[in-house]
Amino acid sequence: MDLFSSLADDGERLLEHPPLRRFPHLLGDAADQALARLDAELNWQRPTLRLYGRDHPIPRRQVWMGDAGYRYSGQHFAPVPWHPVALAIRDAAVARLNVAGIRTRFNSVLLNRYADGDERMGWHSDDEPELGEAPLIAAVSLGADRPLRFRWKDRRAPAFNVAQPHDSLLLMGPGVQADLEHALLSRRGHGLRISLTFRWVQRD
Ligand SMILES: O=C(O)CCC(=O)C(=O)O
Ligand SMILES: [Fe+2]
Repeated sequence: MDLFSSLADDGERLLEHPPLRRFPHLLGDAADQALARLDAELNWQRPTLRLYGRDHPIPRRQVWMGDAGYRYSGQHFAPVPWHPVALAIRDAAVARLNVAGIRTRFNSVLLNRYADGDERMGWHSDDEPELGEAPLIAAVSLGADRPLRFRWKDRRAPAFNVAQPHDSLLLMGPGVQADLEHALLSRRGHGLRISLTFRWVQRD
């Protein structure tokens, strides 16, 4: 196996412990159509979160999809059924991770739609109890390349950006949610971006 293909198969190792890896070109020619169809065919919502007694519409739109409900900032989100495009992306992500020796499965996805560079997601870890002890989350990016910013909870090292090009998959492996927070900060001048963060939600 030549060096280039082995690098491509294993993804780019951004962090070793905890594992953070990026895999380019997940869907290939199908990526542009996947973006257009998800944008057009989903019923995008902008829920309001109550913080310190005030209502704030979230600065993006989202859809919670899959087989299990989810709690986020104290609210319960019932899932909508799998859309065929999201299902195809899930299967492509699982297959790609499998090739890299990472066996996993996902029963849920949070889709986030950022209309422009002003829309964003604040600092958080995806560490809700129903995601289990050490969740593995796969984030697929379509559209504008908006970096995901990471910071260590104990500030052991400087914060850093991870570029998320169109049609890339970012694997946040076990320990990433425990040790780091991430955010999608606003960036003027960027166009439409949709991300799909695949998870396994444990049901009681
Ligand atoms: O859109 C992104 O890249 C980040 C999404 C995210 O952090 C999440 O869905 O939990
Ligand atoms: Fe997240």
